[in-house]
Amino acid sequence: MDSDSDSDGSHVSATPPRDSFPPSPPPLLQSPPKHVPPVSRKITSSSSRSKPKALTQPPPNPSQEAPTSFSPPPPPPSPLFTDLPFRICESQPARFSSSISSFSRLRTRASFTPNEKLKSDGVDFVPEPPQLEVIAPPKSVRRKPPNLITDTITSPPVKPMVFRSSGNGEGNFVKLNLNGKRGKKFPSKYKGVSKSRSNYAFRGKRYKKKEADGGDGESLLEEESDLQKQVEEEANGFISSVEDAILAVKTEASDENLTKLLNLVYGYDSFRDGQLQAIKMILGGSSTMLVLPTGAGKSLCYQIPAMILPGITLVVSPLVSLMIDQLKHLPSIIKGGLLSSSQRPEETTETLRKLREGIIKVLFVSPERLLNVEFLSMFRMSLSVSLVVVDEAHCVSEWSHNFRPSYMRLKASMLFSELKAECILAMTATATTMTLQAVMSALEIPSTNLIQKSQLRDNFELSVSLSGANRMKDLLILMESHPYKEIRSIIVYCKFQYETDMISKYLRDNNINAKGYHSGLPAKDRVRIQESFCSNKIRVVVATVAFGMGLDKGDVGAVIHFSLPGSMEEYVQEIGRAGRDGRLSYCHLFYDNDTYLKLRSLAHSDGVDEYAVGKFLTHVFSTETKQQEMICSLVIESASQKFDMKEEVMQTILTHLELGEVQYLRMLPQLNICCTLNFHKSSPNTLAARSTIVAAILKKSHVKQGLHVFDIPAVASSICVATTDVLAEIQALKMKWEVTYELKDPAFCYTILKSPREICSLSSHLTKWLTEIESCKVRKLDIMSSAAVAAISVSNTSELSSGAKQTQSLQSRIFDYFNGDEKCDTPSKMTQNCAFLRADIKVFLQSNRQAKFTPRAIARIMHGVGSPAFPNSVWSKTHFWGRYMSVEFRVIMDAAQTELFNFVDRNAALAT
Ligand SMILES: Nc1ncnc2c1ncn2[C@@H]1O[C@H](COP(=O)(O)OP(=O)(O)OP(=O)(O)O)[C@@H](O)[C@H]1O
Repeated sequence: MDSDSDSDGSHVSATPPRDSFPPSPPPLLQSPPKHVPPVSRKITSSSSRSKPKALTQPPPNPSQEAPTSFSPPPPPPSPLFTDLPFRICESQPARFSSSISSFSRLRTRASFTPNEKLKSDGVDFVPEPPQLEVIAPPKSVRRKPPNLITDTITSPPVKPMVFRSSGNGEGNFVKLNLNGKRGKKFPSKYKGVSKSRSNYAFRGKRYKKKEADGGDGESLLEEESDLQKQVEEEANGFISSVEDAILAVKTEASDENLTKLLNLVYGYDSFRDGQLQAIKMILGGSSTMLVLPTGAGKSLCYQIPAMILPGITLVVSPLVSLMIDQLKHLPSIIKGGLLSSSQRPEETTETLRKLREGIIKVLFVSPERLLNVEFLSMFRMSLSVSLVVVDEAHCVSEWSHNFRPSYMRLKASMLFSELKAECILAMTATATTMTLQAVMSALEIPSTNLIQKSQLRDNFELSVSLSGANRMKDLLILMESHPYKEIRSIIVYCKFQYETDMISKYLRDNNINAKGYHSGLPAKDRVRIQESFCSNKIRVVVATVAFGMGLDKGDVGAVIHFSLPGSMEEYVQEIGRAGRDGRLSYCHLFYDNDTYLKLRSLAHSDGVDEYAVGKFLTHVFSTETKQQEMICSLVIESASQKFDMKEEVMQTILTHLELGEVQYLRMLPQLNICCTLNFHKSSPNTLAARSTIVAAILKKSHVKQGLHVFDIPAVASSICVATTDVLAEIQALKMKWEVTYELKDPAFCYTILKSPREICSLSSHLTKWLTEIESCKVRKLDIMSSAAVAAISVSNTSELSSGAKQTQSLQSRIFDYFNGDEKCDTPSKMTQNCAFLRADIKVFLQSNRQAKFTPRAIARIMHGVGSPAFPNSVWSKTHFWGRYMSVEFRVIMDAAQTELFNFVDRNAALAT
C-alpha cells in the first residue's frame, strides 16, 4: 500500500511531553501506550453489566451510578500532559460543510432554476452557487446549526456565514489509500500542515507564478513564509486548545468540558438531543443502545469518546461504502483505518501494521473481519479495545428489515471475551421494540441503558397519492409542480434496477437532470454519480435501496418513492435522507396496487420448506464431513441450485449452526476453492521436495491438459493447515514466477464440531424460525401498505389541507409502529381462495412432468418469483407465471401440496 498518503501532513510519534512538540505539528490522534490509565476508569455510570474487566482496571465506584448525575472523581493532583492517551500532532481547523447554515424550517430554494443547465462530459449539471472561501483562525469560525431534534426549532439569529470549498474535510489519510491511489501531496514545505490549509499552498503557487511573470518574487516569497508562520501559529494554538479540552474532559466529563471539546473540534455550539447523554454513558463504561433519527448526529457519539478513551474504537458497519463515508467524515484529528474483505491484501497488511503500531485510533471493520482468527489474535496479544460500536445495529436482529447473518456474530459474549472490549455502543435510526429487545439482548445492553428519541425528524411534509399505469407521468407532473420544481436535490427511490434506468431516462428526456443508480453499476460509476449529486452537478438521482446509506448531503430537499417501500423502517431511513440541514423537506409516495402485490410475492422469495432444510443439513453433516478438523466446503452456486435456496438463506442457516444454542460448526473464511495450477520454472517434484504444501497439492490434484486441478480445502485438510496457508504458498510461488494459477467456485467453508443427534428435529426447528422471518417480512410490507392507504384515505376526508393531514396520519403510524403498536388495519388485498387454482396447478404439473417441484416452487411460479432452481429466465415463459399473485402464498402452497400428492398417486397407480 502506498504509505505516502499518510503524509497528508501527518506525523505520528509516541506520546511525548507537550514541550517536545515540533514547531510545525502534524495532525492526528494516536493510540496510547498500553500502560496509560484510561479516563473511563475514573468515571462510572449506571452500567450494571457484570463483564469481567481488565486486571488493570479499578473496580467501578458504586456511588457514581446514574449517568444523569454524572460526576467523575476529582482530577489527579497535577495532571501531566503525558497522561494523555494520544498525541495531537497537527492542527485542523473546525470542520465545515459547504451547506448553507440557515436553519429556518421554511425551505426557500428560489435561487435555483431547473432550466439553468449546462452540459459537461455528457452529464447535465446545474451551476453551483458561488462558493466563498474564507480562511479564518479556527476558533473564530463556527457553524451554527440548530438542534434538529429538540422539541422546538427556532430560527437562530442570522450570523455571518463561512463557506468552505466542498472538500468536506477529507482530513483522514487512510481514506486516501482505499483506492490504492496516492494522496494529493502538499509540497514538502507544507508537510505537517493540515490539508484544509491547501489554500495556502495554492496561494504560494500563485505567487510563484507572478514571480515567473516578472513580479516581485522576493517579497511574494516573504509574504508566503509569513503566511506559513501564521498558519503554524494558528495550528499550534488550535492543537493546544484541543489538548486542553481533552484533558479537561478526562479530568471531569462535565457538560461544559464536553461542549467545549465539541465546539473546538466540530465548531458546533451545543449537543443535539441524546448526544451528550450517550457520550457520558460511554465514557462511564456503560454499554449503550442509541436510537436517534437519521441525520441526528450519531457518529459524533462515538467520535468524541474515541478522542478520550485510551484504547481503540472499533466501528462495525454492514457496508464497505458506509465505512468509507464514515472514515471520510472523521475529524482529521482522529486517525482512522478500514478493514474489509473487499480490500487488496497489501491494503489490509498496511492497515494491520498501523493498528499494531498504534497509529489508528478508530477502525472501521466489517463483521466478518472482526471475528476473523488473525484479527482476533492481534487483539489478544497487544491491542486494547475501549469501545466497540455496532452501527446499523438493527442488522443484528432477524426481526429487523435488514437482518445480516454476519451480524449474528456480534454477540456481546464474543466481543467481550475475544476482543476484551470494555464497552459496546449500538446505534440505529430505525428499530421496533421487538428489534431493540433482540439487539440489546444479543449485545447484553441493560434495558436502562437505552437512549431513544423520536425516530422521525419533524421537518418533513409527507404525502401519498394513488397511482396506476401512468406512474411515470405522475412523477413528471409532481416534479414539475411546486414545491418540487424549485428543489435543487431530489432522490427518487424505486424497487428494481431496470426502473432506475428507465425513469432517469424519461426524466432526462423531459429536461430534468437525472441519473440512475443501483448496485449493478460498476463501483466507479456509483462513486461518480454520488459525487456529482453531492456537488449538485446532478439534480435527481433515481435509485434503488443501494443509494443513500451514509449519504450526508444536507440539502436534499425531497425524497420521492416511486414504489412502496418494503417496510416502515425502509421508508423512515429513505425519507431521512431529505432535510438533514433541518429545513422543511418534501416526501411523496406513489402507491399502486400492482407494486404492492409484486413486493408481497417477492417477500416470499427467501422462504424455505422443511424438506429443503433437511436436505441441506444432511449434506452439511454428511459422513465424509464428520471427520474432526476437516475443512468442509459448499460451492455456493451448485448448492444454491441443488437445495433451491438463495446464498443468503444458506448463510443464515450455517451461521445459526455456528452461533445458535449448540455450536455445530465453525465457519471459516469464504473462498474460491477450485484451483488450476500451472507450473512454469522448476518441475513440480522439485518444488514438492521443498514444500509440504506443494507435495500435498500433487497428491490431491488431478492433471488436466497439463494443469494441476485441486480443491484447496482438501489439500489444507490433508496436511492440517489453514486454507489461507495454501493460498499464501501458491501466491508466493507466483511471485517467484514458478507458477500461475486460477481460482474458481466461491464456497462456504467450515469445520464440523458436533453432529446433531437428529437432523429431523433440527430442520423442523430451523424451518420454523425461517418461516417466522418470512412472515415478519410480509407483515412489515402490509403495515407499510396499510399506512400509505390510510394516508390516502384521510386526504379525501380532511378539512385541513391534505398535505398536513397526510403528514399527521403517516407520522402517527410511524410513531405507533416503532412503539410496538403495529397497525395493519386495511382489509387484506389478498384473495384466500380461487376456483381455478387447483385445476391450473394440475395442468401445470401435467405439462411439466420432467421437473421436480415442491409446493413452494409451484407457489413461487404462480406468484411470478424466480428461485435458484426455477429461474425467471426459464419459468417466466410458462403460461402460469405470476398468474395468482393476488392469491395468498400459503393458499397456493397448500393447494400445490394436495395436487402434488394426487399427481404422485396417479403416476404410481399408472405404473402398477
Ligand atoms: N451537535 C451538532 N450540532 C450540529 N450539527 C451536528 C451535531 N452533531 C452532528 N451534526 C451534524 O449532523 C450531520 C449528520 O450527522 P451523522 O452523519 O452523524 O448522522 P447520523 O445520525 O449518523 O445519520 P444516519 O443515520 O443517516 O447515518 C453531520 O453533518 C454532523 O456533522
